[in-house]
Amino acid sequence: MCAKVYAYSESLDVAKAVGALVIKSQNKALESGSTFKIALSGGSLGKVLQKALVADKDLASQVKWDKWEVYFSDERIVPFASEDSNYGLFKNLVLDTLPENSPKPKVYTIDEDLVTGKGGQLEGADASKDQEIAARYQKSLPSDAKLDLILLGCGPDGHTCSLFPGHKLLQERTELISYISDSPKQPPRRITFTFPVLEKADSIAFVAEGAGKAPILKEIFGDKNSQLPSKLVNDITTGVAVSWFVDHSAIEGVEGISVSKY
Ligand SMILES: O=C(O)[C@H](O)[C@@H](O)[C@H](O)[C@H](O)COP(=O)(O)O
Repeated sequence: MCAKVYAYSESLDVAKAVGALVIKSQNKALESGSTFKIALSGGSLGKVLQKALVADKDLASQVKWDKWEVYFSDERIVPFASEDSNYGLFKNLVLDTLPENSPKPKVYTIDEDLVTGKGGQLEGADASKDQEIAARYQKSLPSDAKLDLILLGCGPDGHTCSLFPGHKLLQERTELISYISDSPKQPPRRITFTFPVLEKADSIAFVAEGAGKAPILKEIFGDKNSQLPSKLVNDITTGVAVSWFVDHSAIEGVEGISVSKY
């Protein structure tokens, strides 16, 4: 299946389109089930979600937060108060900005007690602990590991989740959640969805903005032999609907795409 690309000149319009996708996906999930299972990433996605699901009153009024189950497609092994925490980002930018009387989603985080030691201090690298953090997070996934929607970013190196170019985790087929101790991007200790989870999702959407993304998007969309993690997500053949929400500067000079509006 070919990835769809939705492009806009303004960042606000990118956010609104992502919001519209989220609502559509939520409503589809709630037609056949009682919950909407969504996975989030870190990076600039937090601000996009804030603009779409909190600040935009029309979209915000359609969010059924009490039906949401929120997961993280990757998480850094840091305390929640750290600026590197993807949960912390979502909490600060979205959860804490919801009106007081708003229902709240159920959010599945890593076990912070395993991250920090006495006094809440971050403990040193400990692979057995990181494995335990990943294993516990895996247990919190839905029993069929099927997410309705996974929202992803794409790093300037083409990484997505905490799946980095050339890393052995790209080949992981047994674990649904793996730990990584040698992330080339700081911080080094993380957990991440693996391809088996991505392949089961109903829908995956990337959000990529800014001229800094153009070189890597040229490779992802222009080089059919590219093995970049984000390109491998585009190539998933299990029937997942993959889409990209971008601004015009991110796709400047990118060939081989047909652009539309969501
Ligand atoms: O841990 C990470 O590296 C981030 O969570 C990562 O997956 C992010 O989504 C991309 O790096 C894109 O980040 P931006 O959207 O900020 O460019």
